[in-house]
Amino acid sequence: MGSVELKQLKKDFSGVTVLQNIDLDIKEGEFFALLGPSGCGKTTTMRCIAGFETATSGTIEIGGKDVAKLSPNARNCGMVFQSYALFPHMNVFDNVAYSLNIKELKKNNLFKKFGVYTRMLNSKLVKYPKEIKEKVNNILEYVELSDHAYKLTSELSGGQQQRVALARALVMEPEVLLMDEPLSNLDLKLRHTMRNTIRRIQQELKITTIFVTHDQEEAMSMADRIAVMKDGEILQVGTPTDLYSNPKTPFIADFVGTSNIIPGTVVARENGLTTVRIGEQQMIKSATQTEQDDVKAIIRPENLTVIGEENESFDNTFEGEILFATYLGSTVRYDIEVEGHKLVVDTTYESGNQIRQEGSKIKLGVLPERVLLI
Ligand SMILES: Nc1ncnc2c1ncn2[C@@H]1O[C@H](COP(=O)(O)OP(=O)(O)OP(=O)(O)O)[C@@H](O)[C@H]1O
Repeated sequence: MGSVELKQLKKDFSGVTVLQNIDLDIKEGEFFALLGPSGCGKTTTMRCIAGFETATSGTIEIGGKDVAKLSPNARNCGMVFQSYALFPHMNVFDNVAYSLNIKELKKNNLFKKFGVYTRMLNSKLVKYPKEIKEKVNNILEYVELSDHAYKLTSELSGGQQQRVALARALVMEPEVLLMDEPLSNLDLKLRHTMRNTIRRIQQELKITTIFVTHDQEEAMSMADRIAVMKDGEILQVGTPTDLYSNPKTPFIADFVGTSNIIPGTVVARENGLTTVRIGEQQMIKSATQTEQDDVKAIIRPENLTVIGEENESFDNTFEGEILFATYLGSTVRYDIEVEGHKLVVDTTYESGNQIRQEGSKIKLGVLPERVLLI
């Protein structure tokens, strides 16, 4: 139960293909992120899984069961959106109890008899069944909102409202939790706190979670695995460390973290090293073996080392000029020009260190193992 499998999923809108050949195998209990730029098809993928869109072709299985013909309600997916979509005139408890109530009324065929509205809209007037009360209180504890249960949702902060939305999805005990950019409306600090909250709850409940985001840092810090999407296709699936250290394309190298991407031509292959010409004078050696001649050398900013007088033991050295120096607290980022290429270098900053001047010369080194050729 709880796994999600997409096979050759395709979606057209009025003849325009927005998803093509999507294959995904999301394991039970996994925290899986769909990451990609705006318009690449993340939300459409999610909506196909939830049943709000019908796929043009391909299959979707949840818990090993083909769900193509099932309505969204029958798919047992909980959804959390960027806009919290709460009922502002109801308190937190009532918002979270809402769907449980409907389910119970339907089950007992009480809709007509009592009317939905009197029964479920105000916990001050209504006596909830014990089971519903317990479930709601339990989930409010998980999201740390027990103390706010009887506040109107309009009286809550953004982060608290998003936790109500999360509680409302989780209280239904869904097989799969689908979250579409749930943190986008929060300020930076709150977003960081909410990342941890969501990850903690996901781990405790072990609920299969699919999380849509265009923010690579968010995906990297929360997900077990990430699918990087572009133009309706999946380019690569992997753990955060896989994607960071072995991006398959320059797009991924650039989208997942920051990369220096330097085009060049292979001029020699010897002793396990590939030599690439990247400028008139400048060569770079890489430990990547490749048969291609036109390549892109990918170097992460933290893998470039500033070389002082005493340290000359790099296979690769470059001399350049500092264009900008940006002090970022624990690091200093230098933008450097080397033979017409703009490189970014991250160096750790310890208090008392001198920050190098813009316009000054700098010497850099990088190990061949840290130069990836794509
Ligand atoms: N109902 C629709 N009718 C027509 N085109 C649509 C519809 N829904 C989405 N699209 C198109 O499908 C493409 C993918 O949209 P989708 O919302 O899935 O992207 P996304 O990656 O989630 O983007 P964002 O991060 O901006 O939300 C876009 O080009 C969009 O314009």
